[in-house]
Amino acid sequence: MATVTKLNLKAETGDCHRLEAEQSEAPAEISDSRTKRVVELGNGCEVIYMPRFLNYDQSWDYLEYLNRNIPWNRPTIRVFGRSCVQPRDSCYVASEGLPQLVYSGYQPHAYSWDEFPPLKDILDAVHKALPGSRFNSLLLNRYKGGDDYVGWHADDEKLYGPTPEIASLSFGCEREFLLKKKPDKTSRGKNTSGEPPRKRLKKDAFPDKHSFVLKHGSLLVMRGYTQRDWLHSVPKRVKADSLRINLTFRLVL
Ligand SMILES: O=C(O)CCC(=O)C(=O)O
Ligand SMILES: [Fe+2]
Repeated sequence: MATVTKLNLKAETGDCHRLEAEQSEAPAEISDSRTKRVVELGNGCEVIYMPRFLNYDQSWDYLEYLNRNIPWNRPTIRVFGRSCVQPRDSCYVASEGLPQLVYSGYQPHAYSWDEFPPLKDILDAVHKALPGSRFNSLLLNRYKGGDDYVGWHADDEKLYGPTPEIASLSFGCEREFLLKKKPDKTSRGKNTSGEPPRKRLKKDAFPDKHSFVLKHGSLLVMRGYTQRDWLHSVPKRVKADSLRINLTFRLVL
């Protein structure tokens, strides 16, 4: 891994200093309930959040390495029939021989894992944490500041199959990650019971919105039917004015 100037980068990500204080006070061993939160979204959709997945200092090293060594690109994409510049930098890494990824009318070049050895180490750690997972592709995003964002979307491209597991690692500035339920078009969501709406409310035990503040070194996993039934976004945040890098590992079938 490349030599890093961790301190300089920490200074640049000023808003994230708070995080460092929190972390240094943490006990050496933390119980699973503090390190892992499982959120059932209902209907076979699930999110897992591990705020302290990777070692804090090593995560700064990764941020520095990725910032310097990834061939970042800000492509022109199509959203609702209009061309626009993607509001963040990105890059795509994938194993050889997979079908090509196309999103928002854009087909990114697939770089090889061999070009970025630290990505293989991160991938190994993710595989260990998620038994049975075997990710073979990775979409990287770089948010230079609070104006960079990703709008509401689902990662429901056909090449991931009907129930993709997506493992999302965050480095640097904390950003809010939002989930909202898609409008329900099926009979599942309609009141066909004949019961008055007040009674039905009690049975709707699952909220239709969630928010996570994705911490430096954290891992968030979406699984089951989350991409079919839910949308997610990382909205603009004026105050989050420092660098964040996010990695989403996926399995192309
Ligand atoms: O940056 C994030 O946390 C989310 C990125 C994302 O949703 C995506 O790449 O599809
Ligand atoms: Fe996504």
